[in-house]
Amino acid sequence: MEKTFNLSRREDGIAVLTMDVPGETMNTLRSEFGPEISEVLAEIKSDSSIKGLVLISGKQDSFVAGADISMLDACKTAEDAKFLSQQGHVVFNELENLSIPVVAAINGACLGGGLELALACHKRVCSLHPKTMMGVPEVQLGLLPGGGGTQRLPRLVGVTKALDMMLTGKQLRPKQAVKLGLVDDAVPESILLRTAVEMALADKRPTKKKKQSIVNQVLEGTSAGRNIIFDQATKQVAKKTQGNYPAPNKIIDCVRQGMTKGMIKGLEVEASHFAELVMSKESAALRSIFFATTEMKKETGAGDVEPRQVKKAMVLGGGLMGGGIASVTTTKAKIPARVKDINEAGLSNALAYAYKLLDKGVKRRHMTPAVRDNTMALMTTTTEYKGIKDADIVVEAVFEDLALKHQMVKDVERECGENTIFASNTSSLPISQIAEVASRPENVIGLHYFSPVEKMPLVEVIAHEKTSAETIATTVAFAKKQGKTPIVVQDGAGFYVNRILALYMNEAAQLLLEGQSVEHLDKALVKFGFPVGPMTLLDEVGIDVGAKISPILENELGERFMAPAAFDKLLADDRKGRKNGKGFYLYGGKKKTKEVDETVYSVLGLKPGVDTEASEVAQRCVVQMLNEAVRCLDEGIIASARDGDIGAIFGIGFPPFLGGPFHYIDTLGAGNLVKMLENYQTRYGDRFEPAAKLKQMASEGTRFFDA
Ligand SMILES: C[C@H](O)CC(=O)SCCNC(=O)CCNC(=O)[C@H](O)C(C)(C)COP(=O)(O)OP(=O)(O)OC[C@H]1O[C@@H](n2cnc3c(N)ncnc32)[C@H](O)[C@@H]1OP(=O)(O)O
Repeated sequence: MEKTFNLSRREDGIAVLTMDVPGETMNTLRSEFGPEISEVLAEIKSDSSIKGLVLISGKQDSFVAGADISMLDACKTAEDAKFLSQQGHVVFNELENLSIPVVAAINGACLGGGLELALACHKRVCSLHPKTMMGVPEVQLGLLPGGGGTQRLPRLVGVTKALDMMLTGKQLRPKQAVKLGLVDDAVPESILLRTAVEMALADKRPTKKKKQSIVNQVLEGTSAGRNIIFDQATKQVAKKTQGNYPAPNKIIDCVRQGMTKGMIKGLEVEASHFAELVMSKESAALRSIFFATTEMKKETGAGDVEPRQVKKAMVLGGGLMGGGIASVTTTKAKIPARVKDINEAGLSNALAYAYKLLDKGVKRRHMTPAVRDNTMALMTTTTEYKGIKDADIVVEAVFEDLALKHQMVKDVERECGENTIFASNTSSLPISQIAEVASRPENVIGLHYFSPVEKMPLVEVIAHEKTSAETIATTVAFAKKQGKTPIVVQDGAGFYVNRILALYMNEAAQLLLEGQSVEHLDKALVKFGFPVGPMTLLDEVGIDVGAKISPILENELGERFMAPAAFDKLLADDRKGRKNGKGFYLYGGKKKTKEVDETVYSVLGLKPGVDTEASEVAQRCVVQMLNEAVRCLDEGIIASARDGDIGAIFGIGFPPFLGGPFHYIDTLGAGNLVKMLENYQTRYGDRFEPAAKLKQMASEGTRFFDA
């Protein structure tokens, strides 16, 4: 079998150990490498001519991407998982205890177990390659660093910074890693190996710990001080995870036990907690998201049709969405974008939006002002259709007015090229209606972003029946360059995400009208696992936007989408939400915490205070979303349950630890969900009528995914 590790000896006595997993684009750590690694370490120990060791990757631009996640998925029992962690401990301890200096030379992704491998080396040097990132993202998989990271990281960079890295899964760029003391140096890739060899020859071990502030020395140097750190971290975790994610508290416990009872005890605790987490349903759900998004990275959205290259884009409308779309086009995709608006205000908004994003990079010192300014130059503005003949794609992001969008379709067909794609950012109008005036309907498509555009990873690519496969593939590729995760959905009012969201929001509105308070509703859904509650979301999206979409959905999809009439009183009272400072919450106040605008109850003629059990409140809203998601799959609006899960998680923050609506239905059981819906249908009306496909699955006892 081809070897993964190759040891080569140099004249100067330094041996270079190259890791290169055969047939893989990325190096990952697998249990099967154990015997090979032990053999190599034995050879090194027995060869007195070897004065030092450099560990390097044979991959072009990645070091080690962590333990092989599919290997973790294959664990059948906690014992299986514990063995993996303990095996890693043995190998890394052996590496760390070599009598010769060991230096890791890092180029590209060095994540999870990959960083833990590097931490077991005596020194680390990384390249300045843009793909060189170091971090322990295990927490994003519902796991913890199980290769000694919970013990070595705090001892290298300090407890506070180690906890920050492990609890957020953040990835550090080279200069940040040097500053933190995670690596000893960061050098151009061309001299990475040479620098590592020189480090090994110099052999001034161990790495000097970075000087800590007096406060940190006291906090970290005493058990009382460390307990303050652990208690604060535990409080922050509780607030952020609402108790829905077990990994963070186990990470804190590993560090706490390791720092008080020593590394050996710490590693024991780490292996046990790691094993429990690998077998947890939360980690299984989060790993399924990793596999889904990795699989989607390779899909064109239109089979094997090759996308056309987008060398220039145009954005119509420089407002909140248009500004965001133009900004991710220039700052992420690095594609020139020409923004057209009817007035200078819109244009300056788009420019300011991009500048703000770029300047954050300059302030965080991972971008130079020159790079910021060169990137800004990619965005040009105009109030007329000038300089766009060569635009490969035009994205319109103006308000939801069909006549205006029709006019833009005609303008673009007149002013641009034959193959120029007209992509509409509409959030509700069927694309077929927008395309009905097009002389080249095959070039018309929906490209629906979510606000804030630079933060929300999802875009819906909406094909109407005449959209060409090439248009789909080109639009999907364009969105990926913007750093988006696109799902291709079929044309229909509200497409997928807004459609399932609308019923969830309507149910929240019903609950409000039944006397639940605004804050109780929001707290209930945040506790369930959503990033924000429905009333906060309505304020953010805009109450007026919601009111505009509901009748379209009701008209096209049926009366279950009818929004509660009382909500018209909000618009009559000019309550649009955050955008005009009047909604369910007060805005512009001095207080940091948001306060409910109590006058909203009198506008709606309500007396709040019913506040039933939070889980019941959440369940009523969530089952509406689940039921409609099943209808969308049944009608072919989404191509698969996988896309439905990713769409809901990346589009509206459906709780990732539940794996998405379809994974969650499998967890609940279709039969149980039907019973819940039928119970609500009896109590609250036909809007809870279970979807036909759901009833069929309940009777057949089937699931969306293999168990
Ligand atoms: C004991 C330890 O503490 C436990 C762990 O280490 S758990 C794992 C921790 N590591 C991670 O979470 C990193 C996961 N990987 C990533 O985030 C990204 O792959 C990356 C940032 C490394 C690279 O991203 P990108 O350049 O877009 O490449 P991407 O398409 O994602 O990956 C390329 C290939 O590597 C695979 N891969 C990457 N990381 C992997 C991992 N940890 N396990 C298994 N496969 C992995 C991908 O599945 C993909 O496979 P393919 O060749 O069949 O398509």
